[in-house]
Amino acid sequence: MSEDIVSRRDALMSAARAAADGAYAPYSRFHVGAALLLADGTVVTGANVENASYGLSLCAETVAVAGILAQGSRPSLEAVAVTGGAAGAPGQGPRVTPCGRCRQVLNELAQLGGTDPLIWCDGAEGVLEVRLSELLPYAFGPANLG
Ligand SMILES: O=c1ccn([C@H]2C[C@H](O)[C@@H](CO)O2)c(=O)[nH]1
Repeated sequence: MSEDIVSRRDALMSAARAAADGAYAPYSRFHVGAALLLADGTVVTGANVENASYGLSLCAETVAVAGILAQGSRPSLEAVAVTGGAAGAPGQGPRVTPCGRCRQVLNELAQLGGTDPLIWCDGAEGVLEVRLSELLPYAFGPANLG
């Protein structure tokens, strides 16, 4: 891995860990932070937002993607860092990979911008680096709708 990518990874993961501090997760007590790196260098973060009606909870990645698309921009998504854990201790437990729904939501933005973003997944055993296409092969997305 090049120095450049490693430095971007560390900075993006720091942003994700900071974002996890903003999680509203009184039910699971699992605080998730996501940081999305766009082609122009902009970083957009999100945290999970739970709900008393448990099934309505929003994942961190979804919050971040919604924030981007709701602004009207359709940027190229270069990389995503995801972390999670107990309050104040993100990345110190089992590795956190995006849930299935989040993979699909990230794919929407990725296909719009024509990228296959790197996904950095935080955990006590180290950061896993994968491509979105590895997490969601043969993805269905806007391109399938013609
Ligand atoms: O990719 C994921 C997986 C889970 N969560 C949240 C949902 C819920 O609030 C908590 C426990 O599942 O973690 C995310 O934010 N992103």
